[in-house]
Amino acid sequence: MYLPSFSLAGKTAMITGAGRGIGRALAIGFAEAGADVILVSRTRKDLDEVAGLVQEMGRKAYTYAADVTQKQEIQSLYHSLDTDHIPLHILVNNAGMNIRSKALDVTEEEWETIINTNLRSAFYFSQEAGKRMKEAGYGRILNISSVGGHVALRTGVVYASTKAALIQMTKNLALEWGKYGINVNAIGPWYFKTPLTEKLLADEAYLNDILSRTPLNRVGELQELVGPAVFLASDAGSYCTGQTLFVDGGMTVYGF
Ligand SMILES: NC(=O)C1=CN([C@@H]2O[C@H](COP(=O)(O)OP(=O)(O)OC[C@H]3O[C@@H](n4cnc5c(N)ncnc54)[C@H](O)[C@@H]3O)[C@@H](O)[C@H]2O)C=CC1
Ligand SMILES: C[C@H](O)[C@@H]1OC(=O)[C@H](O)[C@@H]1O
Repeated sequence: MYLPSFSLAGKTAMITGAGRGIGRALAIGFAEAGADVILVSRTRKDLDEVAGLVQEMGRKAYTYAADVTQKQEIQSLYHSLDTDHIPLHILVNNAGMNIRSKALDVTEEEWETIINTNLRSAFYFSQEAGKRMKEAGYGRILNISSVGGHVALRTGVVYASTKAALIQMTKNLALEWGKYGINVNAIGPWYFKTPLTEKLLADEAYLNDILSRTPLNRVGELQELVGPAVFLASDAGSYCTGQTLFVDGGMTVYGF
């Protein structure tokens, strides 16, 4: 038989930024695939809403309100998992943000905020997950990068730099942790309608610019991102590591 399992049954997945947008879709989609989920975000109300939906499916949902830029909060979150004997099989580093400044205008505070939210947090979440996954001899880490980590976007150099760094971090952790049975991959989305992008996508001229560079001539639907993520997190993706899968409607191959 050649068709591997795409199921996440028996797995527990931690998703950062799970309160809304892509993280919320991944949390619900992973639960639909059979996983229990550990939901991390800043907003308790958002977390509880997602947890309720997951629990209605008969899956467990653990919620942790935390600021991913605070290393201490990351460490105490993992300590709580250990204390409560909650297993961790899959980590999705999804939390992210952008401040769309031109390079000449970037302030130190903007730099720190974007770097700490998008990159530093992903490293420290991965480091803590790696310790536990190494011990278990199994793990799947998925970093949510962006097409902006591969091609230049007009939405800011700092954000793009964090997304490019996530792609390289994916390769290095895959190299170091493959021997422990830990797969590390990244996904590079083009535009999907979420609170991060909805104002931009509501601008007709901006949307036309996006579509003019997108062979599929449309922005993505969130379930079109969940599918590739479940693939990489499941047995079906078990020989993929160090890779970045661009889920972009063809945008990154658009030359002219
Ligand atoms: N929406 C899109 O078109 C694209 C999004 N991405 C990436 O996907 C990821 C998710 O993006 P969206 O869902 O669109 O964004 P969003 O703004 O809709 O959601 C981001 C989530 O991260 C959480 N978050 C932000 N800062 C946090 C912090 N310091 N501590 C804890 N939680 C924090 C927010 O509370 C929210 O739940 C980001 O890494 C983003 O860069 C990449 C390419 C395209
Ligand atoms: C596609 C990018 O990751 C995304 O688009 C935006 O406008 C956000 O600020 C990000 O750059």
